[in-house]
Amino acid sequence: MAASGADLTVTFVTGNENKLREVRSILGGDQAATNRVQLTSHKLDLPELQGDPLEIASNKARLAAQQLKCAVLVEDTSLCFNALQGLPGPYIKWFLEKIGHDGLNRMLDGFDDRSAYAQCIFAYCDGSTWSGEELEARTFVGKTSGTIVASRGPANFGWDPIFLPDGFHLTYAEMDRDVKNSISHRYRALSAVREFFDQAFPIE
Ligand SMILES: O=c1nc[nH]c2c1ncn2[C@H]1C[C@H](O)[C@@H](COP(=O)(O)OP(=O)(O)OP(=O)(O)O)O1
Ligand SMILES: [Mg+2]
Repeated sequence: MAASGADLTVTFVTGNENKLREVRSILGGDQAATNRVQLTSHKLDLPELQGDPLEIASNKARLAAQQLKCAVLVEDTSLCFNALQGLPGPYIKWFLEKIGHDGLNRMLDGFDDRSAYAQCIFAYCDGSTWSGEELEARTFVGKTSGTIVASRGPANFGWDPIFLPDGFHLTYAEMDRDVKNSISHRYRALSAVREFFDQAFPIE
């Protein structure tokens, strides 16, 4: 483990500025108060192997840890349509780029069920002493259920305008950032990350 000194620096590796902003805001300034982890960030668009979302996130973490040779946190986000047995899932980025919000809505037009869930999987991997062996990655899952609707609100972050979380009248894009950050898939996964950090790297 890299936690020999007073603090442990964990590098959040992502190519997505919006994710970084939300992670910083959710973990907030009081993160140091519950554990010794100091979060820093590194911008890198990692290759993502196809497969099960847990495997995609774990592999992303292993790759980042090997490349940067430090303790890393990565995350992979899926948007899963229940009518399509969870697809587009981890491939949502490419669907969004090619067919946009309207196209994603039209994919569900032949179905009665427009329900969906957003899933965020963080993966932690320590590459600080890596010398070629297979690295272990720990994963943390967060899910928020909702419905796919016609685009509403500012198109600042991905599919936020078409995701209406259950129990709300506003899409992720329409609601205050603080509200999204208190119910989101990312918030839920980060709660589990924080619990792990509290246990593994407690304040002495
Ligand atoms: O809360 C969110 N609200 C709306 N859209 C979101 C959210 N979170 C991720 N997204 C988008 C970004 C990307 O189009 C896809 C996930 O793909 P994903 O590979 O996880 O993200 P990415 O490639 O942008 O960044 P990274 O460098 O961390 O892999 O869904
Ligand atoms: Mg990605």
